[in-house]
Amino acid sequence: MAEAKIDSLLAAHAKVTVIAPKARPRVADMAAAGEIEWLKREYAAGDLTAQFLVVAATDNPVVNRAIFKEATEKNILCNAVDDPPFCDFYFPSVVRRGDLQIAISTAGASPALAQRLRKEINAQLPLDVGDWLTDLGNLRREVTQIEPLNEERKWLLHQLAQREVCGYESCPSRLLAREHALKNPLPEKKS
Ligand SMILES: C[C@@]1(CC(=O)O)c2cc3[nH]c(cc4nc(cc5[nH]c(cc(n2)[C@H]1CCC(=O)O)[C@@](C)(CC(=O)O)[C@@H]5CCC(=O)O)C(CC(=O)O)=C4CCC(=O)O)c(CCC(=O)O)c3CC(=O)O
Ligand SMILES: NC(=O)C1=CN([C@@H]2O[C@H](COP(=O)(O)OP(=O)(O)OC[C@H]3O[C@@H](n4cnc5c(N)ncnc54)[C@H](O)[C@@H]3O)[C@@H](O)[C@H]2O)C=CC1
Repeated sequence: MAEAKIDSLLAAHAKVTVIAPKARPRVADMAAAGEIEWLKREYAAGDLTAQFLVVAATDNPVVNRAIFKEATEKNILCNAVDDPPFCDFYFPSVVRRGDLQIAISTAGASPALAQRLRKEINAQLPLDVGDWLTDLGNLRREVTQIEPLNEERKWLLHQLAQREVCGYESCPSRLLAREHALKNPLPEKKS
């Protein structure tokens, strides 16, 4: 269980510290490789200090609730696994393509449904949508640098979000952006 939570946290670029006397081989390997820190001991009151977020995932619900209590006192967000009343937030099911993330939550009503919808969306979403988003993001940065902030620019960005973008100079989306910039010059900067 904790293993899956570690994967989710690492996917979000978190710096992860595990406190547990024993760990599964994969978790021990991640610690040996320096991907996470592992303090090989039981949780002790006072362990939660500068953390932003805590997952209480021991196999002892009493310990998990004690962790939740300390986290609450210290204003640290906590998720006690399999104990929804002792969660400040729930882990969602996530579909990822590069910078695109689609998170599905049923607010605890049916994790199985969240998982099924993730699989359905994953099967429908093109594999290269993350690469396309990277190109679109680069083009948007170019547009926001050369176009004044107005309704026309907003229209253009909506148009570009519906088109394929490529790196070539002759790419229709790039040509559209350039044509638009010529018609909407930035106001002269006063020196
Ligand atoms: C409240 C929440 C707290 C939290 O963990 O944050 C929670 C709680 C509980 N889960 C339970 C069971 C299952 N959980 C899964 C799977 C996932 N559970 C996840 C999240 C959440 N689970 C949060 C709500 C999220 C939401 O509702 O949207 C996902 C989405 C994300 C993740 O875990 O990272 C991940 C799918 C990842 C993916 O594949 O995409 C499966 C499916 C399976 O394993 O095959 C089952 C069996 C089927 C079923 O029960 O539906 C039980 C009963 C335990 C028991 O019976 O003892 C409880 C406790 C209770 O409900 O009381
Ligand atoms: N919803 C789901 O689909 C699932 C839920 N679970 C639940 O998640 C919890 C954990 O399950 P697993 O990760 O499979 O068990 P696990 O046995 O792999 O992990 C439990 C960990 O807790 C540590 N631990 C025990 N007491 C501790 C303490 N006082 N301080 C610090 N660490 C302590 C152990 O050393 C071990 O590393 C259980 O409550 C289980 O019911 C587990 C699997 C699936």
